[in-house]
Parts: sequence; C-alpha cells; structure tokens
Amino acid sequence: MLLKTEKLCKTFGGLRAVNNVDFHIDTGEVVAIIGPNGSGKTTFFNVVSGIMPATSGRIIFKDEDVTKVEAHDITRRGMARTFQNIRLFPNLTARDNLIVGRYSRGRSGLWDGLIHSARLKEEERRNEEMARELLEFVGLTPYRNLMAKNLPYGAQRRLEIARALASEPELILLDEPAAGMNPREVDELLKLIARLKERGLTILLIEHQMRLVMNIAERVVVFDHGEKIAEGRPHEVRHNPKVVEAYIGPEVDSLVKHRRH
Ligand SMILES: Nc1ncnc2c1ncn2[C@@H]1O[C@H](COP(=O)(O)OP(=O)(O)OP(=O)(O)O)[C@@H](O)[C@H]1O
Repeated sequence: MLLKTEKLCKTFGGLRAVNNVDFHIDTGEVVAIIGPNGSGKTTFFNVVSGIMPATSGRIIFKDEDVTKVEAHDITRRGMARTFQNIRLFPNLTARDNLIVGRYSRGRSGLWDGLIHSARLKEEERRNEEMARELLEFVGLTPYRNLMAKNLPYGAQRRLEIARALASEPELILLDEPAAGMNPREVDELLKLIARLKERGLTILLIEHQMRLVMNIAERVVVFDHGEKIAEGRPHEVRHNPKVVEAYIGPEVDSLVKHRRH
C-alpha cells in the first residue's frame, strides 16, 4: 500500500469537509475520486499533501506516518500534485517552470551557490536534461522557450503535470486535470495519463468528466458531504444506489456537474 488514510477528518469551524475517510491506493494503481461539488475532494487532497493540517486521523505514506509532515517534505518523500486552477509561473518559459519545479529535489546549498561549485554545475546540467526529457514526455518540446502564459490551455495543463513530475514523485495527485479542456485536449490527457502509468507512477485524480474516469480509472472512490460513500470498479460504482442518490438522478454521466474554470 503506497498511501493510506485512517479516519481522516478536516473541519472548518462546524463544517466537516472531510469526515472519517478510510482510503488507500496501491503502488501502480489509477484511482479516481468523484463526488458532487463541495463534497470534500480537494480538501482531502490538501490534507493528504500536507497543505492543510488534518483535524484528526492518520495519513500513512510509504509505511511512514506523515500526518504532521509539511507539504515540501511530503513532496520530497515522493508525492506531487497539480491544482484545480493553473498555478504555473506565467512569465517564466515552459522550460524554466520545470527547473523551478525541480527545486525540492536540489542538493546544493547556499555555499555551493556562492562558489558555483562543480556540484552545482552538475546539478544544473541534470536539471537541463530533466527539463528536456519532461518537455518531450508531455509533448511540449516546441513550446520550451515560450512563456507559460502564452501556451494554449491544454498545453498549460500538461506543463503543470510535467512540473509535478520534476520532483520525481511515486504518487501524483491530479486535481481535475481535464477541467476546461476541449474533447481533443481530453484525448491527449488520457494518453498522457496512460503513459504516466507506464512510467510506473501511481495516480490519484479528482475528476468530473466521467468519460475520463471511465476510461482511465481502475477504481473509483465516491465522496459525498465529506464522507466516502462508495468505491469499486467504475462500472460498478456508477450503478450504486448511494452514488446515484448523491448525484440526485438515474444517470451519473448526465448529472455529474461539469464545471469550467
Ligand atoms: N479553506 C476553507 N475554509 C473554509 N471552508 C472550506 C475551505 N476549503 C473548503 N471549504 C469547504 O469545505 C467543503 C468541501 O470543499 P472542497 O473544495 O473540498 O470540495 P470539492 O469536492 O473539492 O468540491 P469541488 O468539486 O467544487 O471542487 C465545502 O463546503 C467548502 O466550502
């Protein structure tokens, strides 16, 4: 088991945004979290990735209790994430966005910087190499010297995934990666996620677009009002009465809210 939560809770005042969630994901799995708007999915990501402290419960990552570990340390331990809204550095080039993403992995300290040591030069060379490889991997080589803000929307989202990969994660959390994408961009994203899996990554995603979920997820976990109300294979889950009720209707597909950001 790569990641596990035990009775995880996050409250905001009187609101139980995440309520007693027992969750796990195994190495190599692709798991999707679905649920109506406001059901606690992003808050779950925020707590698991160390951005927000848990109110109670435990988070175990690679057999270690990381419940109180901070976000940068979680990244260093091998978990990376993307956000619902694009968080690139708009005025940096595609390439430089990746080099910045590499920062958490850096070994050279201030002293190295001052004397521009061989170690730092070696690290710079490796960062260049990594940026080249990641841009190639996500199909953005032609855009490498363009500022992030000038990239087409789908390309910006792929660059975010590449930036998360720059920290060399074992587990990647993707928060609505297809939000705002057109069908062609969603197809490209599907292919990219399949290649992430081939690369050996474990993938946990929040997604509203059922086409993507049905195509890529091996297991689906359903949240409602902060609680995990169902889980199973995609086709089992969509017919689960509790899930249908959470979405208030007979067809999950047609009723899942598809928001554009
Ligand atoms: N920082 C915060 N402070 C107070 N309340 C918050 C905070 N973050 C989230 N919430 C509340 O927690 C609940 C869960 O929100 P969350 O964003 O986790 O849901 P979600 O399932 O990701 O929704 P969506 O699909 O709309 O992104 C909501 O009622 C939301 O208003």
